[in-house]
Amino acid sequence: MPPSSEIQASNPETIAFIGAGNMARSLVGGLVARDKPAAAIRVAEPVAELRDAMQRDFGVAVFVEGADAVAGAATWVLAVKPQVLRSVCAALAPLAQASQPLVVSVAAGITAAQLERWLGGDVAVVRCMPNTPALLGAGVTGLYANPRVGADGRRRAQALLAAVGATVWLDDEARMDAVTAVSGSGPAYVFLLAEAMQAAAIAEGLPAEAARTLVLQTILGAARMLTEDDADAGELRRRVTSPGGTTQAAIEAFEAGGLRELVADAIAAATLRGRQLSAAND
Ligand SMILES: NC(=O)C1=CN([C@@H]2O[C@H](COP(=O)(O)OP(=O)(O)OC[C@H]3O[C@@H](n4cnc5c(N)ncnc54)[C@H](O)[C@@H]3O)[C@@H](O)[C@H]2O)C=CC1
Ligand SMILES: O=C(O)[C@@H]1CCC=N1
Repeated sequence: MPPSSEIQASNPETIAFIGAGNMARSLVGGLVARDKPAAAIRVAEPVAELRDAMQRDFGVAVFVEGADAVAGAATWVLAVKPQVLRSVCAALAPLAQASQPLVVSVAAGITAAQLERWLGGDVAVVRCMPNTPALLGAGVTGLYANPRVGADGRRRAQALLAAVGATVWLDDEARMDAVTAVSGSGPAYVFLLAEAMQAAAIAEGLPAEAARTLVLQTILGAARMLTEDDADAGELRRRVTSPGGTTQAAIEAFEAGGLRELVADAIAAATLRGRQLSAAND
């Protein structure tokens, strides 16, 4: 890989990722699978195994230091934990001031104003919240642009996240914590449901492998119906539920157990946690 000193002006096509964890892998994997040239992706990661995996799996250039990864990149994707973001930004602030990149953050909770301040002020920031199905091109991302992001910055952020799934732009940044709680964390709720259904299937006497196939294919089929049928979720549920039948018995057990309230409480807790992450890491 070329030393950063050989790389001159920022290339609008080049994207630097800071962090090579779960989310960065999902985004980089999704981009490469959708024909983004690996040569246009540069990744910084302190953990050698993760760095090597990025290089091996996707063919992208990898670096230990963020400053080396961002050299020549017009778009920087901050994909580290909220807890380390402030120090990551502090290290990159002089380069951000010098090269005026578009900064795209995927960190939960951390606001565009915090990022701008940590990067030295006057920086174009798109705060976004993708989710891990991005790896399959089946993600969904909520995005918010600060006032410094122009039409070209929006287009670049849109192109980056649209390569890995659907996008939803928000005008009100305050709603980003709700996006995080619904779709950022959301895949984990479905995985929890899958775990619970598989355990229940095994408890009813089904072999583990059969339980797995039955549950996973049911979730896949239901998700396809939700997205491909014009009927809403309630109507699809009613179509499965024969009066006095098996589904009704199960739905009554869910309702009696307070499933709707539980889901609302869980999403409220995640939304609150997003706000807390902003304050705790300032
Ligand atoms: N995991 C998910 O489903 C989602 C995560 N996010 C957000 O993405 C961000 C990253 O989350 P994950 O990928 O799950 O975490 P992760 O822990 O898997 O990845 C973070 C990576 O950053 C690396 N890192 C730490 N300090 C660094 C530095 N100075 N320079 C470069 N890399 C550094 C770590 O070694 C680690 O590999 C978080 O802010 C999270 O809020 C957003 C949407 C979904
Ligand atoms: O759990 C988290 O904090 C991150 C943000 C959304 C998904 N994972």
